[in-house]
Amino acid sequence: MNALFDILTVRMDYDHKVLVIIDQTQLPGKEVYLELRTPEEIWEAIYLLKVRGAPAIGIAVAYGLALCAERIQGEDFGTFFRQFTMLKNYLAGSRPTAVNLFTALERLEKCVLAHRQEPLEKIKQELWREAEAIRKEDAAACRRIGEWGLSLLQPGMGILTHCNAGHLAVSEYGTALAPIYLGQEKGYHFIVYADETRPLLQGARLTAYELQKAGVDVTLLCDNMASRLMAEGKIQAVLVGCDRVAANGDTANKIGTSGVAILANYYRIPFYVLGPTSTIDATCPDQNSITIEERPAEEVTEKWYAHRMAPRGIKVYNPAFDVTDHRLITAIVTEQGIFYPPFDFSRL
Ligand SMILES: CSC[C@@H](O)[C@@H](O)C(=O)COP(=O)(O)O
Repeated sequence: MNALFDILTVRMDYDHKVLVIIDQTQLPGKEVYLELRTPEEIWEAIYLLKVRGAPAIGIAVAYGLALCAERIQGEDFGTFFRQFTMLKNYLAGSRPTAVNLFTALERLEKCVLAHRQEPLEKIKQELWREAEAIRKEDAAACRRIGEWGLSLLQPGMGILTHCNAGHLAVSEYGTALAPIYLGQEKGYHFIVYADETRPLLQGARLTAYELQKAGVDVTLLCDNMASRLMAEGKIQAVLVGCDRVAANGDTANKIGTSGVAILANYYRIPFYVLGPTSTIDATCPDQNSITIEERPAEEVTEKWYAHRMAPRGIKVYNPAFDVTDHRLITAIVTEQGIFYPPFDFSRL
């Protein structure tokens, strides 16, 4: 078993009734676990990317809402449901783009409504069950994504990835990195390149860290070096994760992903998006309906750096995600299989 998987991205400590996450903002320097108890702590951990990556956000918010709901006082369902809805809406405001956050919250709400005739204690138990189910489904989905993804790859391939869609973004295998970990178990010897992923450096801090820790051959590059790498013939496939896939296949993922897709298209390199079906939003027809998160200017001008990197008062453009047009995507790999164009997820 891969030693990397001893690190638990998100877990529920039932004995002490705390949500435990590894603080991803302190990686790779320090492996620090945080215990979260209150709605404010959970909201802040998601907003500040202490826990991040679409599936991991979904799991954290599901455990978080079950945890906060357990403490709701009162005897009648109406009072419970009002407070539950307030908590749910509060947590939903932490980040707007990854659909997993919203589907997890909606699953918990449906669970409450399905058990509304039962005692509140029973409803609270059911919420824990639902949150646990979300985590287990994610772990199983990632393994299947890895198997499907690996079927597209050959031993020794050069693979480029952007952002972090690995173990730290989900449970166990990851999405985009799942075929790499599975391939490693089977002796595929992939040569992996990780974009550093400005401005928050998920590639440098997280992907490079986790692949190196797992013993994968990984090389770090700045985002603006990908074209050179492709021109040198070093990349045979691009694997990326996703935060929200629209019904027509348009895919929101970390800022910079669409640029990589455009480059891959130019160099005729297959560009694969890998994610669980929980990241597909059948209600969202295309990219025009995806909300793109805008983040603080300081992430560009000073975060992670010892010195400020730009003049004070400079105007900053800092969208956290972009959308890759479906026409640039070779295939979308889910736990249900590999989907090729033309994509139509409207009935998924
Ligand atoms: C399996 S995670 C897929 C995506 O969530 C990932 O690629 C990504 O864009 C994460 O963005 P982040 O802002 O770090 O949460």
